Amino acid sequence: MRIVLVGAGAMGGALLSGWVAGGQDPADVVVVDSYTPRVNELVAEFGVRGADLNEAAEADVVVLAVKPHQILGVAKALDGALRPGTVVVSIAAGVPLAKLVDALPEGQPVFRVMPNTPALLGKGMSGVVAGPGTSQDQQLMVVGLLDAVGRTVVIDEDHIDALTGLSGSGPAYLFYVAEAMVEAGVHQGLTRPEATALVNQTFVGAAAMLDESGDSATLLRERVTSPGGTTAAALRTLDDHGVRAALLAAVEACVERGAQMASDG
Ligand SMILES: NC(=O)C1=CN([C@@H]2O[C@H](COP(=O)(O)OP(=O)(O)OC[C@H]3O[C@@H](n4cnc5c(N)ncnc54)[C@H](O)[C@@H]3O)[C@@H](O)[C@H]2O)C=CC1
Ligand SMILES: O=C(O)[C@@H]1CCC=N1
Repeated sequence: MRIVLVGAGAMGGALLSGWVAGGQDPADVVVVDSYTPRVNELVAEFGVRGADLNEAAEADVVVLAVKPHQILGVAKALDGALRPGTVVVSIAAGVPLAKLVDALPEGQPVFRVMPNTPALLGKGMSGVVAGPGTSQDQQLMVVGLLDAVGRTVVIDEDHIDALTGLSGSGPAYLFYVAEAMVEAGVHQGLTRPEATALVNQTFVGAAAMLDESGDSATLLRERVTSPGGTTAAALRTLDDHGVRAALLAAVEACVERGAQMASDG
């Protein structure tokens, strides 16, 4: 597949890395980024090519991975560079399909996608929303692009902010918890490397159990919680500090921010 990636920052770079590790030929990937040192870095690391938006004419798919407030400007700048069948994918949070459709040449196939950074390691979770008039083959191509770096669900645009609240932004919540646990270990007298090793492997083990056991998070949590034991004392304290309520509120805030970004200029 010939891919033009516009914007190769944290998320664009993670996708690129995941694609190449997953077998995508780097010679068929063009990176367009206004920060030239970043392009040079990716050219050297992966063997992709650096170019400008005119390369979009050669692409099967153009992935727009710039910041949300930049994306409509970039979409407009693609006018004249796109072939009618070139599929455009936006990964911008809070930018509705209707605005992308308006900014792109009439009839250009467009998809709205919400990936996450574990795509870097082929363990991403992405949501795909199909734009108006797109074909089943085009959707299969976009899903294939995201399946190459993890797992993919096709959803309605109404649910993309909710998906962002769980999987798009979700890695940050887990890193936040990991940071806090490392800090707690240091408070208990462990060295930072010791605490980090314990926390990292606990996340890896717990994630594998969630993924592979087929059991719910509730059951897995109950199995760690011996009656009257240490875990029960810890969980009681999490409840006393409102951690569950804080997570509900955090996801709500994420969803509200997505909706607010959608209605901004
Ligand atoms: N970081 C994340 O975990 C996720 C980010 N996203 C979306 O991905 C997009 C990018 O986010 P990040 O990678 O975090 O931002 P970033 O700031 O790390 O990357 C943006 C990149 O775009 C480049 N850029 C800016 N203007 C440009 C232009 N006119 N032409 C070409 N390149 C240009 C910048 O030099 C930079 O490398 C956003 O729209 C965000 O909503 C979506 C899912 C997850
Ligand atoms: O924080 C953000 O806006 C982007 C979208 C999802 C993850 N990062």
